[in-house]
Amino acid sequence: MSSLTRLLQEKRKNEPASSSPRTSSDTLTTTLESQPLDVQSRNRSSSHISGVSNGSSNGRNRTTVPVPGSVTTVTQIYSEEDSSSTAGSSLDDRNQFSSSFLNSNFAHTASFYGTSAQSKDRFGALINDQGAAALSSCGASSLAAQNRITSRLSANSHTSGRAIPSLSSSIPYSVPNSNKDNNSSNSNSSSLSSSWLETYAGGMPNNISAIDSNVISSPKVDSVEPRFVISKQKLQKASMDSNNANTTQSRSISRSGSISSQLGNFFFSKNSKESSNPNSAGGAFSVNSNGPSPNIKNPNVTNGSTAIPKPIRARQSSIYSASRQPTGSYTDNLYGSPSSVHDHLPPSQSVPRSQHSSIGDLKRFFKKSSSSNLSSNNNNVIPNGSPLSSGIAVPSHSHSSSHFATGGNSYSSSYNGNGDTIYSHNHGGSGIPFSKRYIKTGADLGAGAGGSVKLAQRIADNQIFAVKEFRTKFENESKRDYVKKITSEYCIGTTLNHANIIETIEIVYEDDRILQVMEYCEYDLFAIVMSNKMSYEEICCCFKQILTGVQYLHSIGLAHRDLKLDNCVINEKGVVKLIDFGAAVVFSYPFSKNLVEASGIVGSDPYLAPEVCIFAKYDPRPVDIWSSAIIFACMILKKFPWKIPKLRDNSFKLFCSGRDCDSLSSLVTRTPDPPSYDESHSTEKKKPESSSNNVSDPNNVNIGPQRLLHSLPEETQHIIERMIDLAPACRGSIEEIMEDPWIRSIDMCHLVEDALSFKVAKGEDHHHTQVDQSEAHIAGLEKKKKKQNNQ
Ligand SMILES: Nc1ncnc2c1ncn2[C@@H]1O[C@H](COP(=O)(O)OP(=O)(O)OP(=O)(O)O)[C@@H](O)[C@H]1O
Repeated sequence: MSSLTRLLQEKRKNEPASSSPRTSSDTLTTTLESQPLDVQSRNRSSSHISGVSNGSSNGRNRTTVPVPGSVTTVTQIYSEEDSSSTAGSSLDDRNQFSSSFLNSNFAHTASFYGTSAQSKDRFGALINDQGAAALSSCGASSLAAQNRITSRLSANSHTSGRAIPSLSSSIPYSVPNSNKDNNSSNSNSSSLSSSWLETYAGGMPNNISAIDSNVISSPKVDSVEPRFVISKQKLQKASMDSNNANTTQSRSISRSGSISSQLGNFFFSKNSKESSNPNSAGGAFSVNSNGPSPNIKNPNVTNGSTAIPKPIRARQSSIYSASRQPTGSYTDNLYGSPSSVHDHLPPSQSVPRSQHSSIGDLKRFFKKSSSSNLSSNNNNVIPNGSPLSSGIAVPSHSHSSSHFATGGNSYSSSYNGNGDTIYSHNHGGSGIPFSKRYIKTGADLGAGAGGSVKLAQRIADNQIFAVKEFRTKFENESKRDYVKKITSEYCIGTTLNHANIIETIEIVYEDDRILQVMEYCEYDLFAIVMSNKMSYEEICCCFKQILTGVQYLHSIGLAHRDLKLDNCVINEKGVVKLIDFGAAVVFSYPFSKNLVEASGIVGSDPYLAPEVCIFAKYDPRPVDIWSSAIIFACMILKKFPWKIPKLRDNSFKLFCSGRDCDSLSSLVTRTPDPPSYDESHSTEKKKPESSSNNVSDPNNVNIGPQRLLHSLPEETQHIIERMIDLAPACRGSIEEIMEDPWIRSIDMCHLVEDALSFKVAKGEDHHHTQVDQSEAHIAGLEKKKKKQNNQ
C-alpha cells in the first residue's frame, strides 16, 4: 500500500461520519455495507481459493468454485499466484476496497507502458489463467469453442501472445454479404453470424451494427489517402453532429491533419528530410499540412508545408500501426527484439526496420520545429465553414487551434478550456524556446507511466497550462515504440475537438525533453470523488460528460482504452475532460466497414473489461463502455467493484456466478439472443428476463450482476447492467446508452454558444464540488502526506 493510500485511508477514517454532507452516494454506500452477505462471500471465497492453491499441480489447478445454494459457478484454471492474490476483493470489505480503490488509482496504466518484466509475467499469467479457461457445462457449441481456444493456446503456449484467439473468432461480427473470403480463418463464426443476422438482423445490438462488415485484425490498405480524407470528414461530422445536437461546442478542426498523416510526416520517413524544402521541418509539424494525398491541395495552407511522405510510411507510422500493435512494449519483452514486432505483420504491411523511427528522427523532427516555431499559426485557422480542398467543410465555429507552426510566429487559440472564453491573440513564439515562453510554477499535478505533469504559466498572457513531460525511453523499449507512444498521444490530442476532451496546445522538444502543453483543469475527478462531497446529481453530470466524450471518440473511430477516474479532469466550471490518450486506438477507418480489433492488455486493472484479459484481440468500443460503468460505480460507491476482472478475484467471480452458465469464456463470448416471439409481442415479459441472469436465485444480491447493481440507484441499474454485460457483443453501445431515459434525463453541465464565446450552461440540480488546490491533484495529495509524515 502506498503511503498516499494510507494517507487517504487515514483521512477517511478520521473523518466523522457526520462531517460529510449526506449524499445519495453515502446512502448507497451504507446500503452496500449493510449487506452482511458481502462478508460471507469473502469468507467463502477465501476458503475456496485456499483449497485450490493447496491442491495445485504444477502450479495450476482446474477449480470449480462452489457458490452457496444451487446457483451455477464459474470455473477457471488457477495458479498459486492467482489464488494468493485473491485477497482484498472489492465489495467485500470497505477498508480493503478503499485500499484497492486508491492503490489502483495510483497504479498507472498497465501494459501500454509495460516494459517491465512484470508486464511479461502478467501477460503470460493472463494467457494461462483466463485464455485457457476450460469450462464445463455450457453446451456442446461453447465447449467446442473453448476447446478450440485451449488447443490454440497449447499449440502456441509461452511463445507468442498472438496465439490467443481474437474475440471475433468466438463472436460473430460479420453481417450478411460481407466479404466471407476474408473470414476464412473464422469461417465458423462468420457463417454463424451471417445466418444470425440474416434471420435476426433487427435483434443485433447497436454496438455491432455500427461496424457492419467482417472483423479484421490487420486491415489491408492499398492506399492511405482515402483514410485521411475520411478521417477529416468523420471529425467534421462528429463536430457538426455535436453542434446540431446541442450547440454545446464546436471547435475548428483547423488542426485537420490526420493522426496518421502527422505521424507519417513527423517521424517515419527518412525521405521527408530529403524531399522537404528548407521550411520542411516546420511543415512537417504543421498539423494543418497539405494533407496526405498528393492529389489534394489545401489552399488554406500558406506556409511552407512539406511534401507528404510516401503514404505507406505514413500509414505504418500512424495510430493505425499503433492500433495493430499497441502491445508493442510487451511484445518486445515477449520476443526480446523489436524486430519481432514486424515479424507478425502480414507481409504486405511488414516494413523494413530501416524505415522506422529512431530517436535521431525524433530529435531532428523536434529540433527543426523548435528552430522554426513551436507556437501556433494563424494560417491553420480555417475560416468558418470554409471547405478544405479535400472537400471537408470545417465547423462553423472556429474553436481551439493551437499546434505546431511552420515558420510563422503568430498564435491563434479560441478556446480556453474553461468553457466561457474565446481568446484569439498572437504570441510571438518563433524560435523562442519553451523556457522563455512559459514559466514553470513548480507545482506538480501528477505523474504516471507516461511522464510527469506540471503547471506552467504562459508569459505572454499569464495563462496557466498543464505541461506533461514525457518520460525518457526505457532501456528495454524499442525506439519505435517509444516514439509511437508519444506521437500518438500528441496527434490524438491535437486532432480531437470536443468540450469533454482535453485540448493539446502544442508539443515541444527541447533539451532532450518532450513537453506537451495542455489546457489546465483545476481538479482530478479522482480527487473530487475522494472528497466524498459529491452529490448524486453531480455524479450523474460527470458521468454523462464522460459518456459524451466517449461518444465523440467512438463517432470518429477512436477508442480511449484507459478510461478511469484519474484520466478524467474537471475544471472549475464543472466541465469534465478526458485525458491521457496514450492507449487510444483506431477501430474504424474511413471507407471501411471493417472493425479493426485492438490488442493487448491495456488499461488499469479495476477498469479493465473482462475480454481484454482473455482475448488477444477485441473490439475496443465495448471496453470503453465497461470502463465508463466502472467509473460510475466508483463515483457512487467510492470503491471498486473488484480489483481485476479475473476469476481469481473473488468479487468478480461472484459477479460472474449465478448465471445460467459456468464458463467465463462462454459468458464473454455470448451473442445477443434473437428476439423471441413473446419478446417481440410482449414488453412485460422482457424485463424479468433481462434483469436477472441468476437463474438459480434471482433474489440473491451477492451473486451475479445484482451483486453490483443492487448497490446502485434503481434508475441507473438498467443501463449500467447493459454496460457491464460480460459479453461485449451484448454490451450496450454508446448510442444506446445515450438514449437511455435516465441518461437523457441527467441535467448535464455543457457548453453553449454565446456570441463569440462559449459559456457553461450549468445543470440546475447540482453544483460541482471544489476542493482545496492542495488536494485537487494526486501529486498534491502525495505532497501533503509526505509533509504529515515528516511532522
Ligand atoms: N490537463 C491537465 N490538467 C490538470 N491535471 C492534469 C492534466 N493532465 C494531466 N493531469 C494530471 O496528471 C496526472 C497524470 O497525467 P497522465 O494520465 O496524462 O499521465 P500518465 O503518465 O499518462 O498516467 P498513466 O500512468 O495513468 O498513464 C493525471 O492523473 C492528472 O492528475
